[in-house]
Amino acid sequence: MSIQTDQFAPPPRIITAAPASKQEEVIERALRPKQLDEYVGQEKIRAQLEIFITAARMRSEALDHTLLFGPPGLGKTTLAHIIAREMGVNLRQTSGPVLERPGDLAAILTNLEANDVLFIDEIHRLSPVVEEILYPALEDYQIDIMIGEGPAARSVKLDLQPFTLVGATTRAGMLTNPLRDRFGIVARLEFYTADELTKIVTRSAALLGAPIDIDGAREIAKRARGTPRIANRLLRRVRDFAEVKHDGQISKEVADAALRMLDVDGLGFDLMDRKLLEAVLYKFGGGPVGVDNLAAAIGEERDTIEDVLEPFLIQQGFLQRTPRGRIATPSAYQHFGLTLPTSGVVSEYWSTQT
Ligand SMILES: Nc1ncnc2c1ncn2[C@@H]1O[C@H](COP(=O)(O)OP(=O)(O)OP(=O)(O)O)[C@@H](O)[C@H]1O
Ligand SMILES: [Mg+2]
Repeated sequence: MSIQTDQFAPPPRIITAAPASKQEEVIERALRPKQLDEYVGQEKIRAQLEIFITAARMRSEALDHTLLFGPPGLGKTTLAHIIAREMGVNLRQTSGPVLERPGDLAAILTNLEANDVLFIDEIHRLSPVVEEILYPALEDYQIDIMIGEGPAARSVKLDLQPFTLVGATTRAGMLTNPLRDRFGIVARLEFYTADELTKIVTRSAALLGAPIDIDGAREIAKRARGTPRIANRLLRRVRDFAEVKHDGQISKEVADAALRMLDVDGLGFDLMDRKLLEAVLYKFGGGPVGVDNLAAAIGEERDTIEDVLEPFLIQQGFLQRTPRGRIATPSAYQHFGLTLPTSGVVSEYWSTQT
């Protein structure tokens, strides 16, 4: 294997959960668990799905329509594939922005076999005309399509095979109410614990043939922003480092040295996380600051802040959303070695919270 040293230069954002490239997608597929019992964590969702899937199979029915939502990289696509596999049916995959015209969706729907899974990624980005077609399909396994044009045009009802829609989104809030109401199963994916990510890293390392000990795996896990995609990505970079700079064995020390080089700190924050927190703390005096001001200050898209950066910082207790805007928590002050102000909005806010 030839390894170039410039592989060690951090990509713009190693910690981003969004898939980086086609090449990475191929690797991800290889690491993707295929069965429910290989899927680590998300205990509640797994337990529920196990029951619902078993029941549907016993009745030879399609599983209820299922909505999976949560930040990028937590395993929505993986879970959709697992659902189809456990149901013993085909999976047809598409995404909201790809379905431009009603006909695009109609073509897919009419080709589904009984109880198949239709997986629509980024379902919050479906166009309204396409969504319109979906309602009767979900409810009655029927679609209305228009045949002909002008005065001769007429609408024809087509029967569909029963099927399961699995929708995935990073933003459940952006779904229209009628669409959301048509999902019988709604699963919100949570960030993973360090223990769960340690299991995932250990499993992935075995699949990649990379020697790792438990402390090495834990070090990577702790710094992966609660996200399996990031854990797997960090593992691959650490493996490169271990092979070139050491004997290939990934220990705690090797992992730590590699992650430092990649600018991932002990909490898993990378440059963008720190930039965001620093902006709140230094430029906006701890907040409250609106998301648009924050986006302008750090040169990021508002969507990236809301979908990718903030959820983890909020979950970790470094940032809080208030009606007046984002506000830094005492933990954020502590992490940057600052003392909480004794007067002003931030101080008042936190004194009423404890
Ligand atoms: N529960 C899990 N156990 C083990 N590995 C997981 C788990 N969840 C996700 N992964 C790993 O993380 C990678 C990313 O997961 P996946 O592509 O399913 O995320 P996603 O939620 O669909 O992200 P996006 O919102 O960007 O589409 C997968 O390749 C898989 O290897
Ligand atoms: Mg996905």
